[in-house]
Amino acid sequence: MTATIIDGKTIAAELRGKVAFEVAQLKREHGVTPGLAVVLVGQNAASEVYVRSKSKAVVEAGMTPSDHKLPETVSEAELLALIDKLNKNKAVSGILVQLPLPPQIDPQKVIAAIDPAKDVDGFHPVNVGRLSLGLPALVPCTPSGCIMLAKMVWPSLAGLDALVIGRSNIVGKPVAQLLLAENATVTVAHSKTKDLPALARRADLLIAAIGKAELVRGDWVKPGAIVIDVGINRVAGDGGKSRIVGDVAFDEAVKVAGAITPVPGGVGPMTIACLMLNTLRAACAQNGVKAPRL
Ligand SMILES: Nc1nc2c(c(=O)[nH]1)N[C@@H](CN(C=O)c1ccc(C(=O)N[C@@H](CCC(=O)O)C(=O)O)cc1)CN2
Repeated sequence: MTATIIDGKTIAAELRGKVAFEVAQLKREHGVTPGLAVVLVGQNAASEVYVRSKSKAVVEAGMTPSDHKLPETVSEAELLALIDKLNKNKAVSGILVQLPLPPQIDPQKVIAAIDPAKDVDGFHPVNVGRLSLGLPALVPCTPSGCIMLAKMVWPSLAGLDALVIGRSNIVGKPVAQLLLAENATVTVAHSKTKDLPALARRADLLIAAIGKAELVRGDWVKPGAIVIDVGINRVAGDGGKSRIVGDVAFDEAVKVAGAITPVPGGVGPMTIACLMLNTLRAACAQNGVKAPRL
């Protein structure tokens, strides 16, 4: 038996279409156009690709883009001054600072400077705290995407044994909070976890977000489990070219799992679709409009 492949590209395109529909309605009925400010510092090649995709998605959703490219050498004070300006700009509903940042800049200081109501990445301590308290919050995009994809194949996650491999602030910790909110039984594993393969074999839902190419092997996967692969690892391919693989050995796991996300084309596209959704939600909240349930 081979697993159902969860097509994140198609699911993300559908979500972006729904967001665009709601943006048009928001404009028509309330005269509000959501705006997203995307800030890129330096010339990290992958970040440049992601930022371009985000700006394209903003335009396609009918929102107003505002792109800010700062040199690699920009000071922390200059970046904080830009954020202050964007916080005060009423046309800007959401602010996103692309990570990673160069070493002279403290990312936590930058994230904390963003108005929590405009923090469409959901990284601000206020949003992190609200998520962990089970209160309405702007929720990080990749974790939201993981939950949406899992629920596509298994609509109720209640009671499932879920294993999250990785404890990053961007994915591991928030996805664990979201799984708790879905009433899953959650284990968070990391580099110091003992006998990870044995833990993985117990998981009905396995979310791999550790950034290690093909760490999770086929014989770690419980037969029929849902496997969500967040990893994006560039490895050497044929003919001197590189290729992208996930944190899961897909060719092995697909023979055992019940459902699995591919890399590329799984969780990655959901990150940008959920960013559009967060920007719409932020614009609604800032204008006293009830946000649509999408
Ligand atoms: N401020 C933020 N910075 C970063 C985030 C984030 O959510 N907020 N996440 C990642 C990068 N990221 C978005 O910014 C991102 C990563 C991957 C994809 C994606 O669609 N990946 C494709 C493959 C792309 C490729 O070929 O390289 C896929 O998986 O199909 C979108 C967004 C770090 N920084």
